[in-house]
Amino acid sequence: MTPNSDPTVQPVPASVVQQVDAADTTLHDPKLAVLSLGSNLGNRLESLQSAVDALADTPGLKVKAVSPVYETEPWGVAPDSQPSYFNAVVLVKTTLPPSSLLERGHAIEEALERVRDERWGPRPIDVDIVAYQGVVSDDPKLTLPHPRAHERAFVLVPWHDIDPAAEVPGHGSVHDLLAALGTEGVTARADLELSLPA
Ligand SMILES: Nc1ncnc2c1ncn2[C@@H]1O[C@H](COP(=O)(O)OP(=O)(O)OP(=O)(O)O)[C@@H](O)[C@H]1O
Ligand SMILES: Nc1nc2c(c(=O)[nH]1)N=C(CO)CN2
Repeated sequence: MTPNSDPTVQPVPASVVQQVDAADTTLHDPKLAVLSLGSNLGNRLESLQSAVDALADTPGLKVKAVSPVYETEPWGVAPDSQPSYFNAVVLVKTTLPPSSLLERGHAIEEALERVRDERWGPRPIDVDIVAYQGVVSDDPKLTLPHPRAHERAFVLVPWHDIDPAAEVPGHGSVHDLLAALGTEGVTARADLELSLPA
């Protein structure tokens, strides 16, 4: 059949072709994202592992590396007002756009019964998007890189372990940020380990 010989077949508008092509590129061009996991309620190690497993179960996402586990003093709240956290950082390759990755993070938090009430309050699991490739955005719904990641040793220490050459877009290398910030309040829990699902 010659092109357009069937009168019921309408040409696809150029704008639609462009959108489909753009989506297709995303599918073939996974992006590197960095996620921070934190827990200071309940079984903290189990919660972190459940979050890693749920991420690994996400279509369009592959977990590339999981950091060691750190026990960390609660940041941003009065000393001794909350239990200590377990923190870890996960590197993923994903075809999900940033907004879908955030939604997935929220779904994981909800599945692990996180109640959102107090700012920086205790939680069984917190999933933050630390960075998404080199994307910079000041959208309050999803600020990239995470607006406080560069000042949080509990993020930078485990991130540096799994990607020593990492950069926080707009803030410099994780290595230099850590050298300036120090690692006080961040203690390796070498007795604990998160497994990277096969
Ligand atoms: N990079 C990001 N990662 C996760 N959430 C973000 C990010 N940027 C903006 N947000 C928004 O922040 C809102 C509050 O997030 P959340 O409850 O995890 O904050 P928090 O963990 O208490 O504090 P913090 O953001 O300082 O870690 C989310 O609903 C989300 O829309
Ligand atoms: N040590 C530590 N402190 C925090 C953490 C966290 O994951 N670890 N998360 C917070 C809100 O995201 C606030 N304070």
